[in-house]
Amino acid sequence: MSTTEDTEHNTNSLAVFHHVTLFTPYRYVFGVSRNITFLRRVSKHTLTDVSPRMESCPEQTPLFTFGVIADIQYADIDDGFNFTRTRRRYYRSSLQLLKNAIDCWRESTVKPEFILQLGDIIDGFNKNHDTSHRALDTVLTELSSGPAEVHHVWGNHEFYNFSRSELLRSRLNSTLHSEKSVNAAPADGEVYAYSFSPVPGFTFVILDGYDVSLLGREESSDRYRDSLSLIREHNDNDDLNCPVFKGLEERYTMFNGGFSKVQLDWLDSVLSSCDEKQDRVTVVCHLPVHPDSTTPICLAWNYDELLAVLRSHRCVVCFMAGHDHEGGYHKDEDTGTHHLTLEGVIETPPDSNAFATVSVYEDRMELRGYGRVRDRVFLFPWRPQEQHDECNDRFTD
Ligand SMILES: Nc1ncnc2c1ncn2[C@@H]1O[C@H](COP(=O)(O)OP(=O)(O)O)[C@@H](O)[C@H]1O
Repeated sequence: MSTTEDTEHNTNSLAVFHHVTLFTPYRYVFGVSRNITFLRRVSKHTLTDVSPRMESCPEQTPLFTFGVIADIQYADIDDGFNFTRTRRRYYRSSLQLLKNAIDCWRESTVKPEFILQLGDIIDGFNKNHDTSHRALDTVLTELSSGPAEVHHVWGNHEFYNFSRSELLRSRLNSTLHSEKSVNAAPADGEVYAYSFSPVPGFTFVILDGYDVSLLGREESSDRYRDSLSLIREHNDNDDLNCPVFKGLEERYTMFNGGFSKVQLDWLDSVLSSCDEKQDRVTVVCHLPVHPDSTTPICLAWNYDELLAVLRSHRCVVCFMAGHDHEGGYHKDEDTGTHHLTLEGVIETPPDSNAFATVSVYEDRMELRGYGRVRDRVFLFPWRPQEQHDECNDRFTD
């Protein structure tokens, strides 16, 4: 990046700016406005100090905010490790980290409209200890003390603890408990997918990444049989939790799954209607679907089919997932859609945190990360009919 004043570059972005501190008496403000990126020199003394990680339009009031947290995997057991013993898992202290998140959301000036819980709320070890219900109660009691309703996503650990029919009847089925009106996917395959609109102009879609899977499907069912033949085409190990180490083929393990045609068609129709309404859509799932937002071992089986649906609708601004505890991010170069994989609570040391608050504006979402989750700005992909907001105007020469 050049450091001359008002250097211009073309971009497709709408409005964001960053402060770049160099070893000079000046601070450089890097701005993007009306598709032009520029760099402006400002005296360090004329700027009020801002967080080094969250810098755009701090005085603007968001339209709404929401909280997000992933892979809590609570169990009342001692610390352990992931399968390859490369990362520590803090089963017991994950509850305290959840409490930290709830406290933060409760005390925030702008109360979140809702919380997204991205799946794996309790760990599969609870099943071995016969503590699944107790652990779930503990975590849900904590969540219910928060300031907003929770939208639950299902991950592989939900199926280690409960059957699909139990889950459908449980408090983890947010379609039964949401105060907001939800549009549920067709129930013929017992798919857990729905959309809701917390604020006019914005839609959130919760997807079922284990719709096609060996987890949560009766061995006698067609869905199980089809899932087994699919995974067997790609994975010849006796233990289907063990991947074949061939690039993206690694995703064909038993702890992953995918999306049925019924679910893909339903998503396509929801997104078509959002295109018409010019809604901004955030799609949410336990499993990541962009290969550059995660490691291959965590990708959804038919991530490519899901990506094709997302890419065919201009309304999609963001995709959020958990599952990969190390987290990840990628902006789809074809569409500008942001693919976020949130760092998991379970692999976060007790003296840190792993959650985020997202503030939504007309032209962007700002994710404020806590602990090992970093701040990010998700500009909405450019649309010709956009009106420029105050934030843009302040950066127009
Ligand atoms: N490379 C592997 N080989 C064999 N089994 C594995 C492998 N990785 C994970 N597993 C098993 O798959 C299951 C899910 O793995 P886990 O790491 O608990 O998932 P998550 O990342 O969702 O917490 C566990 O039973 C684990 O032992």
